[in-house]
Amino acid sequence: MLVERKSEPLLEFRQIDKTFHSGTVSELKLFDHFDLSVPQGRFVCIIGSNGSGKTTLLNLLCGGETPDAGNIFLGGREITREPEHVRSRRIGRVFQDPSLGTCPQLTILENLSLADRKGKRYGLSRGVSRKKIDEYRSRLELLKLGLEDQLDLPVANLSGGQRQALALLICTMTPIDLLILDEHTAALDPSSSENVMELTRRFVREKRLTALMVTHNLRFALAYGDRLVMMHRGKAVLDVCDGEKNALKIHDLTERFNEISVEDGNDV
Ligand SMILES: Nc1ncnc2c1ncn2[C@@H]1O[C@H](COP(=O)(O)OP(=O)(O)OP(=O)(O)O)[C@@H](O)[C@H]1O
Repeated sequence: MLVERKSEPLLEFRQIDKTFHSGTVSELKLFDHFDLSVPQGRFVCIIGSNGSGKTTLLNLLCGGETPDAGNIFLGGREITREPEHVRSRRIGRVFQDPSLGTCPQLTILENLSLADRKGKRYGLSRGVSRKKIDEYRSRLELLKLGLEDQLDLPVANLSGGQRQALALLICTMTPIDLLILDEHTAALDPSSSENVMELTRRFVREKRLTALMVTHNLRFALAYGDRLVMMHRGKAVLDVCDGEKNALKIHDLTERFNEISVEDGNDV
């Protein structure tokens, strides 16, 4: 197990068990006493073959799935059985599908205003003040996509890349403890992917966020973040950070994938 520098983790999976289709012929024991600890401020990239448990890990964290045993802590507080909508106040998630994370029928302004009110009580006055509009414009300017001049445009009219950039902005608008990037560039073309990844890096750095990014893009996994975890069959089979991560090449990762595949009895 990797020894981290700081002692107090922001996020901790402790002894997690998760079995699907329990007691049937298709029973799958995915996590068996799984541990993962992430200190504050880390940007962790998670890679792994299909079915290795990456999405389930995120779902356990966000509340879409509940572990059979074990505990999940965020910022020192146990969240294992906390409802999804409560966790969403502290956890921002950008999904693979650009149509999730924003409301397509609403305008850019309405989406921003809704996000701004996350976790707050709605008052009688729902109008957006001039001051707020100016604030949203300057936030949108950060994206460098010209969206600051299109506040009244329905989000459905934006490209996938523009929507992912907006989703990223929306996720990080209110204070969060953790940012989850769930293959958030997978549906984008190469140039939009690069833009969204650069934005991601900037937001994580400037807001000093702790982030978990699941990706199948090995180049992004090496170029971004300061820790890399490779999953296989519900286990972290590689867990490196800082210098050790920086020294890795794509070839090292593909070789590790091949070794795993051979261990599993599959020819590559
Ligand atoms: N709700 C569920 N019910 C039954 N089985 C599930 C459920 N969710 C996930 N699984 C199974 O758990 C295993 C891990 O799935 P998961 O989606 O976490 O993998 P992944 O690493 O995210 O894969 P991919 O890279 O394809 O997205 C798979 O075999 C999947 O079929």
